[in-house]
Amino acid sequence: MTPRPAGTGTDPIRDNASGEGPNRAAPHDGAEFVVVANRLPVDKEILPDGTINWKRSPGGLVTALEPILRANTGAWVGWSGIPDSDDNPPDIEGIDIHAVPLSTQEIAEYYEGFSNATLWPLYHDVIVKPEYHREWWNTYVEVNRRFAEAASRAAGEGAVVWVQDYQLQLVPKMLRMLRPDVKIGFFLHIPFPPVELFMQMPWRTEIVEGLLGADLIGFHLPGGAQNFLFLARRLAGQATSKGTVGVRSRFGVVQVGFRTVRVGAFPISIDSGELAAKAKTKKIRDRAAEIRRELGNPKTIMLGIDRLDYTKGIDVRLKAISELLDEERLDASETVMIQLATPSRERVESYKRMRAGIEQLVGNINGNHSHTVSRPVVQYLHRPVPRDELIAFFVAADVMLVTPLRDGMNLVAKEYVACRSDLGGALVLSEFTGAAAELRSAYQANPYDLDGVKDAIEAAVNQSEHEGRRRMRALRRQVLTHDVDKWARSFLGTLSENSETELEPNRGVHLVEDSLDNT
Ligand SMILES: O=P(O)(O)OC[C@H]1O[C@H](O[C@H]2O[C@H](CO)[C@@H](O)[C@H](O)[C@H]2O)[C@H](O)[C@@H](O)[C@@H]1O
Ligand SMILES: Cc1cn([C@@H]2O[C@H](COP(=O)(O)OP(=O)(O)O)[C@@H](O)[C@H]2O)c(=O)[nH]c1=O
Repeated sequence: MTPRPAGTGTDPIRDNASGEGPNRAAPHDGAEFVVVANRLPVDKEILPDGTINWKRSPGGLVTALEPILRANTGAWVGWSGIPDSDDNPPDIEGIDIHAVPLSTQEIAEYYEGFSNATLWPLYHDVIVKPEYHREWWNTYVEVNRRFAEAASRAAGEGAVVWVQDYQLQLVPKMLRMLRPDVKIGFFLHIPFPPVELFMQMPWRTEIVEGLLGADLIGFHLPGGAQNFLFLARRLAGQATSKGTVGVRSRFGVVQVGFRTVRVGAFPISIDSGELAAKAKTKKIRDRAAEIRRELGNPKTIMLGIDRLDYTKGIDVRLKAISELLDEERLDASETVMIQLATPSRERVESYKRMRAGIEQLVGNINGNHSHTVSRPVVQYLHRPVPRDELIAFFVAADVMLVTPLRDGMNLVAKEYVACRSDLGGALVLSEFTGAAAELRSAYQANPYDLDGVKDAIEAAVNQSEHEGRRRMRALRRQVLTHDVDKWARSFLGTLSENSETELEPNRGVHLVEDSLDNT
């Protein structure tokens, strides 16, 4: 592997992303397939004797990509999650690990600041007000540059590089400037906002141009892809296709100089087969039965599993339950609600405020409705829960509550369905999750309409066995046939195909430029 020099003397943010790029160097050794993500797929663990152990993290992305990484001399570029650390985590079998260290200040400005207090709320319908600070933006640019340089060093000649998510939107263009020989994919895991909201962003053109450095830009839903196409036309002045984008089909096209960038919808999923098999094991089923006993054998167990994030609508479901109990449409003596909430982004102000609000709601419900101190109506845990324990909760729950105000996909909804091979249980699902587009047989509700959410919960609690089995069968058909492997293959398959315009200029795709009547 021949590391490239850090800078090129040009500004990859301001220069055009045409890919004719500055200097083309000698052939590169290195990986054939590189994943670039904010986080590395390993977690640091300090053992009781003080020694350090790096564990492979259990996330869906690494599970989906591991076989492809192994088969292709793979590398993963990311941050270890630890501030000011020059730790170099060991390679995972078959995958080269390239750590990008972040200082405490960079974490505050790039991760907590620009990624999670600017982009995250802006892309999630401004549920809280995004903060725009020039110093956060400058650090975001600087950290994206370091990720691009690390990816450039990791990638072999002609490699495929797949950049993940909103923390790294400038990397495609920066990497193209450094390495015009590589094929670049980008996938956004969160919603891409409506044009009217995106236009708030002071650095909106830089972000659109950053993304246009990729050969293929993927979103969960066609709507996100269409929002992006409009902005590519309006902000970057590029000619784009104007027809509707399909799911894994009918890709949009942006013409960037001589390059063709494709834009598509690729809804992510989970390793459904593996999860379904695990949920059927005796160990998990015994634990699920034990959970019900520990809760005093209530008639109805309701469950919420989320990162503690204001987008997840944990307050929505708690308010709905509180009113249903007040109105005696739910009986506190036979209902238990379990809310598992993993700590997340705890130093960001909006997360601190939201946590206080939720804990107050839990306290109010328990104060007003619990009959005994040993049996609170809401059981709330603020800590990460081990994977096997989560699966047992899915198997035990009669009603799963997924009520985000906005969510890119929501894998928890799909995991619940995958775990219910008994065809038991019911899923209450917000219309504003990516998952709602696929899980049509859930009890769907608008999270801003509290009465609608209450009706959906009541219907799910009281569904007949026949109705429950009918709905769960339909949900499972979707989740089991559209797994994370299909997601990765459809994205990477599209990336590796020649684009339509390369095969035959603009084959059937009418490109339009921005004009005053563009709506
Ligand atoms: O890394 P963190 O700041 O701790 O946050 C965890 C991840 O949260 C986000 O997840 C999103 O991706 C999921 C899979 O595509 C999707 O189902 C969900 O709707 C999204 O919110 C984030 O996008 C990741 O980058 C974070 O690592
Ligand atoms: C609470 C909790 C969750 N998990 C796992 O994390 C992911 C969450 O994915 P989702 O798309 O629903 O949302 P975000 O990415 O957080 O925005 C899912 O696979 C959960 O099973 C976990 O492993 N442990 C936990 O405590």
